[in-house]
Amino acid sequence: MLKVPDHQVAGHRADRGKLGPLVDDSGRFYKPLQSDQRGDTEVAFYESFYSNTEIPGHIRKFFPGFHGTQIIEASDGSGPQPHLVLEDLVAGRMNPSVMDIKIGSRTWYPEASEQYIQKCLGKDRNSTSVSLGFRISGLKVYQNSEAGFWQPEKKVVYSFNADGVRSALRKFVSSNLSLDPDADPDCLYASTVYGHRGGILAQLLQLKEWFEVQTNYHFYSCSLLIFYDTESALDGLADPKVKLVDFAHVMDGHGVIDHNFLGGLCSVIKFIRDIVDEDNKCAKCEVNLGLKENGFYKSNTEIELDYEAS
Ligand SMILES: O=P(O)(O)O[C@@H]1[C@@H](OP(=O)(O)O)[C@H](OP(=O)(O)O)[C@H](O)[C@H](OP(=O)(O)O)[C@H]1OP(=O)(O)O
Ligand SMILES: Nc1ncnc2c1ncn2[C@@H]1O[C@H](COP(=O)(O)OP(=O)(O)O)[C@@H](O)[C@H]1O
Repeated sequence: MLKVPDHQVAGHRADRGKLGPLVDDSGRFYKPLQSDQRGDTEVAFYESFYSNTEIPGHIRKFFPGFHGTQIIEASDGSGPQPHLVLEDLVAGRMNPSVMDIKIGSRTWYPEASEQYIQKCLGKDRNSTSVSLGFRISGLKVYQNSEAGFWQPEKKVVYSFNADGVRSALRKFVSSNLSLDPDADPDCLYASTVYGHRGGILAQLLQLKEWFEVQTNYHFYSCSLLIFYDTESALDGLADPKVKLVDFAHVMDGHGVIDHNFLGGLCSVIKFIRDIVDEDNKCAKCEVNLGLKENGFYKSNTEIELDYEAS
């Protein structure tokens, strides 16, 4: 049974009779092949990528699995249409927190039409793409069963400046947004999600190593999708992941580093590293104050016993 994805945070959506992706319950994500060469470019990228024996296994895991194309009933009622059949990256996750970060200070590719370049340039200048080398395209952050998700409106996300981006990246790993979304984010999950061994920061650094050497592809207008299981975050089972999505504008790299993507990626890494460093500093203070031991908060009784013993 095909349905509109529950956790899509950006891009074209299949609701209200529009054309957009669909998912099934076997873990597949069906993205309609877009017009103007975009669909063909994306299929060509997946075919090239998965047949390229030079791509190391630890890099393949950053990309959705690809199962070819299939003609299925389109979401807009236009009848059977070709779709890319991809791995549904968030399948099996109950209430994931998800963020889409479009990488690159430039989202247009050199061969694009003047009209398309102007459209992209406008969006790049009016967002943080030009100033930071990336922009947040959409996000949702799970809070709890009562409050559900905190998901700012599209126009709010598009208006983020550097401070807005910093704050959104902190909110993405916070648990206190349902009380007051404007309150100082508590960054409760920063260490498990961003800083933990194998967490978001470590995965981004692994991806960066590949972008420092790969010259096969230039990824224009491509996004990092980062997500984790909020409900399991306090048990250390957040299973945070970094993936890449949207290859409708991937071009041949002609033996040249993709500096547009690499620069944006480094910039995202810097923002996240700052949050991790700040969190580590706070954790050290808590240990020094005797509030934490082995990474866990002590109970009030333990703190009282420590106090009596001192
Ligand atoms: O149609 P729009 O103006 O919403 O633009 C789409 C973008 O939406 P946004 O910039 O968020 O408003 C959309 O951006 P997001 O994925 O939402 O970040 C894509 O850039 C899309 O282009 P393509 O499908 O990758 O070729 C863009 O689609 P095209 O304009 O290229 O069809
Ligand atoms: N393979 C996937 N699995 C799960 N969600 C996905 C997948 N690919 C994309 N998405 C979701 O759809 C959104 C838009 O995807 P994208 O490929 O950028 O579409 P568009 O070309 O319409 O912009 C992403 O932000 C993400 O939330």
